[in-house]
Amino acid sequence: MLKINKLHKSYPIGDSSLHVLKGIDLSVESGEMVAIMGSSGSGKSTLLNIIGMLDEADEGDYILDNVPIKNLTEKKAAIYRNRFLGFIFQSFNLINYKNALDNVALPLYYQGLKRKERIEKGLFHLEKVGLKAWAEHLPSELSGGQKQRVAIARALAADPKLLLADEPTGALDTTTSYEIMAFLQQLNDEGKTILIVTHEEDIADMCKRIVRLVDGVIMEDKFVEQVRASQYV
Ligand SMILES: Nc1ncnc2c1ncn2[C@@H]1O[C@H](COP(=O)(O)OP(=O)(O)OP(=O)(O)O)[C@@H](O)[C@H]1O
Repeated sequence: MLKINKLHKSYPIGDSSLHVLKGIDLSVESGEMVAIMGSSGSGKSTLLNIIGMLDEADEGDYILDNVPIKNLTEKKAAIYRNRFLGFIFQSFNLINYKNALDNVALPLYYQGLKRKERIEKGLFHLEKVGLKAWAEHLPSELSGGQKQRVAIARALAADPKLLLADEPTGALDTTTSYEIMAFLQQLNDEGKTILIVTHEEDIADMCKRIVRLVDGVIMEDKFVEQVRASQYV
């Protein structure tokens, strides 16, 4: 699914620079569910943003679905990102003035689907996250867990091969976090490849593999026995 080789990333800070990723090697196979852990500032989001083609590495190779990313033009990269990747964020990133259905259907607009198809697909994915009855509600009328479910439905709408989640449970209480993790595990059981950045050990234990970053270097990369979130909800 993806292969990263000797990846480096620095940010300019005044006259000097901050070396954030220091030679990352990482391979992820189709069907995996991987937690990326590490303390604040260790480079987790930077790595996820590069994997998500939202940012570029300074050095190293990144191959996604057999395509070397650094050779893509900006236009091709955008098309590839929309077709291949789904994103879930800690703060949901829903559009506040659009209802749940329109939020979910929006990525389909950029894929060129007609309104009827967008609505059908949007409702299908809202049903998948258990929120079809909430289609016409605005984000402000939904709980945190419901907002994250809408965000997951939106991420799934374009049928991405890889789902990238940056602290998806960071803004949720424990029970709601486990509900969201149970849902992500179900998606993974159905074959979706998922990468989750998290601070929380209990959330990482619900993945199949844990990659631990320390100061921009992978210090640990292990497969674990996956704790099923459904037993807590
Ligand atoms: N655009 C940027 N410009 C300058 N420095 C940045 C930028 N983005 C991140 N950094 C710095 O790079 C380092 C790594 O940031 P990153 O967000 O990847 O860490 P993280 O492990 O995800 O942390 P957290 O858990 O707090 O989100 C931090 O010191 C951060 O301040």
